[in-house]
Amino acid sequence: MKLDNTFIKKTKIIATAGPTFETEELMEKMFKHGVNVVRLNISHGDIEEHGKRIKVIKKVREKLDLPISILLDTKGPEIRIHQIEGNKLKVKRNDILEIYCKKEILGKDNKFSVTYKDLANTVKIGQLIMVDDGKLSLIVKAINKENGIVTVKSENNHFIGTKKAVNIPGADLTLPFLNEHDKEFIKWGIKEGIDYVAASFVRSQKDLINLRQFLNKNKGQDVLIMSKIEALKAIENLNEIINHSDSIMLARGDLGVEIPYYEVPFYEKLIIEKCRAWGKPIVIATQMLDSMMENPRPTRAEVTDIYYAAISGTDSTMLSGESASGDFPLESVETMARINLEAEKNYNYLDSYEKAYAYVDSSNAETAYLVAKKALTNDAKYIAVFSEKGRMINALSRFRANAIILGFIKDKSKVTKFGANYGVYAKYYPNLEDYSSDEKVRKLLIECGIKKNTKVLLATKQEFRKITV
Ligand SMILES: Nc1ncnc2c1ncn2[C@@H]1O[C@H](COP(=O)(O)OP(=O)(O)O)[C@@H](O)[C@H]1O
Ligand SMILES: C=C(OP(=O)(O)O)C(=O)O
Ligand SMILES: [K+]
Ligand SMILES: [Mg+2]
Repeated sequence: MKLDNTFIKKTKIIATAGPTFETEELMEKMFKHGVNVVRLNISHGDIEEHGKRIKVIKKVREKLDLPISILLDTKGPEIRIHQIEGNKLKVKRNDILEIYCKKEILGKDNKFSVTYKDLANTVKIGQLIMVDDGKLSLIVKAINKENGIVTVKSENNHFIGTKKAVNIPGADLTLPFLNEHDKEFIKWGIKEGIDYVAASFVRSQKDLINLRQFLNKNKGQDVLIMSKIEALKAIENLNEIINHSDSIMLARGDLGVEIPYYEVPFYEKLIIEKCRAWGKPIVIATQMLDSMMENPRPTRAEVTDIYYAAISGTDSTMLSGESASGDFPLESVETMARINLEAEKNYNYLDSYEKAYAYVDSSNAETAYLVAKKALTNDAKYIAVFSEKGRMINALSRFRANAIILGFIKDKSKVTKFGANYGVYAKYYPNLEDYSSDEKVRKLLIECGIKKNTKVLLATKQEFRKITV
C-alpha cells in the first residue's frame, strides 16, 4: 500500500463500473485518483460481463496493493424498460406512447415494454409514470388491462435507453424483495469475494432479516449489507432499517421520484446524522456530477452538493453513470476527490467527535476516543492501528479522527471491508506484536509511503503512543 498520492483522502469514493470503466488501464488510473469501492450494478449486464470486471479489479488492486472493495448492487423490486432498439428511442413532448407489460417487445416507434407484469393493474388514468430517475414524465391516458398495454402522453423530450428505471410514485408494487435474478447474482458474488451487497428498495427490517439469512446460508456471513434508502416505505421505517444494516446508501435517484424531490435534502441531512450517531457508514449517491456525463467540468450546483455532503459527515460519495458510461470518468473522480479534500479542510472534527462520544458502546471505544482526541490536538497526520478483526478501526472511523487511519489487520478477510468507511485504509498484517518495536513500525510505515519525520499515532485496542517516522 502506498499512501503517498494527492488523492488519499478521508471521504471515500464509490464508482460504478460499466462499459467505460472496466479496462485495466482506466481502473488503475481511477484507483490512483481516489476510487475506494467499485460498484457493480446488476440492474445492468450479466454475470459474464460483471465477472470480467471483478477479474480486472482484483488484478489492479493487487498490483497497486490498495484495499479496493467490491459492492454488488441488486435489482430489488424495481421496474426497468426492456431492450430498446439501438439503445436510443427519441421521445418528444406530447408524443403518445404504448407501454407493454404482459409481453416483452423490442422498444421502437413509440412502443416499449417493461419488466413489471402488473403495470396495467397498478396505474390509474391521469397518473404519472417516471422514466430514467424522473428525466422523462409520462401521463397515463388509457389502460388496456386485458392486453397489458398502458397508453401514455409524454410531458417532455427525452431519449429512452435499454434498462432505464421506471417509477410509479406512491404505488405499492407486488414484487418480492429478493428475486431469482438477485439470488443467483448474490450467490455468485459471495464466491467471487464481494464485500458489500447494496440492497435496493429495502422496505422494512423484515427484508433485511431475509437477506442476512440468505447470505449466511450461502457462506456470505462476511458480506456487509448496505441498505439503499430509495422507497417511501424505507423512509417510514428508517430507524429499524438503519438498525439492521451494516451501512446505508441514500439512493437519491429513485428516492427523488418516490417522495417529493424537494424533501430529499431534509432526509439527506437527517440520515447522515442518524448514521453518524449510530456508527454506520453512510453513502450519498446519484447525480452528484451528472453534467460530467458530457462535460469535463462540474456545475457550481454539483460542486456545492458534494461539498455539503462531505462537510455534513458522509463517509462516501458515489459516481454512477459518470464513471460507468460517461465521457469523463477520470475527470469525474478527480473532481469529486478534490471537492471532498476541500471539505475535509473545513470539517468540524471537534464537534463530530464530541457527538460520537454520546453513543460509545464498544470495548474499543474508550481507547479510540482518546486516540481520536490526540489526533485532534496533535499534528499527527496518520493513526496506525494494529487490530485483530478491525473493531478498533471501526471505532476510530466513527470518531472522525482528523487523520488517515492506517489499519493493520490480522484477519485477511476484513482488509477490504472498510472501503466505505471514513478515513480508513487497511492492510493485511499478521504480526500485530510488531506494534511494540519502533524500528519495525518505522520500516512498515515507510513501506506504506509515509515520509520521514512524519508524526504518527500508533494504537492497539488497549493503548497508544506517538512515533516520528
Ligand atoms: N453494467 C452496465 N452496463 C451498461 N450500462 C451501465 C452499466 N452500469 C451502469 N450503466 C449505465 O450508467 C447509467 C447510470 O448507472 P447506475 O446509476 O448504476 O444505473 P441506473 O441509474 O440505471 O440505476 C445506467 O443507467 C446505464 O446507462
Ligand atoms: C443508486 C440508486 O440506485 P440505482 O442506480 O440502482 O437505481 C438510486 O436510485 O439513486
Ligand atoms: K440496482
Ligand atoms: Mg435506485
